[in-house]
Amino acid sequence: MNRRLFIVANPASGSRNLEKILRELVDYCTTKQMKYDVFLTAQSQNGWKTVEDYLDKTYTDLVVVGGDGTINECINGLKYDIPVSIIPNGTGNDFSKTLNIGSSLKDYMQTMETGQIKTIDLGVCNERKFVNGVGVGFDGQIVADMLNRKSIFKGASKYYYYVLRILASYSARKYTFEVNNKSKSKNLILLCVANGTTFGGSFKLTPHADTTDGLLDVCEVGNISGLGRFMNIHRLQSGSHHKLKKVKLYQTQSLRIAENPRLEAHIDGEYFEHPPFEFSVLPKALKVRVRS
Ligand SMILES: Nc1ncnc2c1ncn2[C@@H]1O[C@H](COP(=O)(O)OP(=O)(O)OP(=O)(O)O)[C@@H](O)[C@H]1O
Repeated sequence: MNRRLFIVANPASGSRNLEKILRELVDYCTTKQMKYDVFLTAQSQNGWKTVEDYLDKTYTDLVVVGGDGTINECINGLKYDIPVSIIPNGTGNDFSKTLNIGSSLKDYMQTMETGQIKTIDLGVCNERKFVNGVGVGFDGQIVADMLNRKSIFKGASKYYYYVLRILASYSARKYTFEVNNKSKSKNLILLCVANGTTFGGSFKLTPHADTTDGLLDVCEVGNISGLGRFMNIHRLQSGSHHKLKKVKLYQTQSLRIAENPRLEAHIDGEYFEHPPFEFSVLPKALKVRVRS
């Protein structure tokens, strides 16, 4: 079958040279006799509209060059059941850590061309789909702060700067929620609902998440002291934080968080305002190309 790729690239994501990546990508497509069209995103929500308005039945593949936010926008605009290939070029690239797509541009392009198709679940929060996850509380606050405050740092160090800024001082907040037919009310630092394993570039908040199990993984972090947070942050990076008494990991098909304007949130790393949030899962809803 003749391939025709719909390539969406975000010039604002990540720090690598997009022009160079696109040059290599179009050379690769030409050599492999795959047709392509390249669309550059222009601003917020533009990836979503671009895919929704211009991707028609003549395309066989969607290729996203960017970070998790760009992937999120593109899959929300996708109306056809075609495979998606990821060329990670974001800051954290968390979702691609869950997929087996290789670790270099050459690997990603080979996966795009010859990779097998894997069908994965998608999460849904208030009718917006997500590939990796939604963070409510501490990590939502980080994304909100990154939007609203200036920093001299760039890329990953910018994210860590904002984490360290409020790590000790962020106060636990009240979460009223319903999960697995139980109503709960708890003081937490964060609650993360995930399809993927990793957040913020290297924090394995939901280390056991599996994108094909038809379930969402939840991580609750209770009120750990400021010092305790510094002493245990390495556990989030190794995914061993479940050993802490104040941390709970579990799975669910749905979850509802009641209104609370004091809780900030992100969806796939993009700012997502405050609860109320209603979560569900769409099993086997997206085709992605992974290494054969
Ligand atoms: N031309 C553009 N100028 C400014 N912002 C853009 C442009 N195109 C897209 N955006 C915005 O970029 C954001 C998505 O960035 P993305 O998440 O892909 O990169 P990142 O934040 O560097 O990576 P990651 O989420 O993996 O850490 C979205 O908010 C989107 O609306």
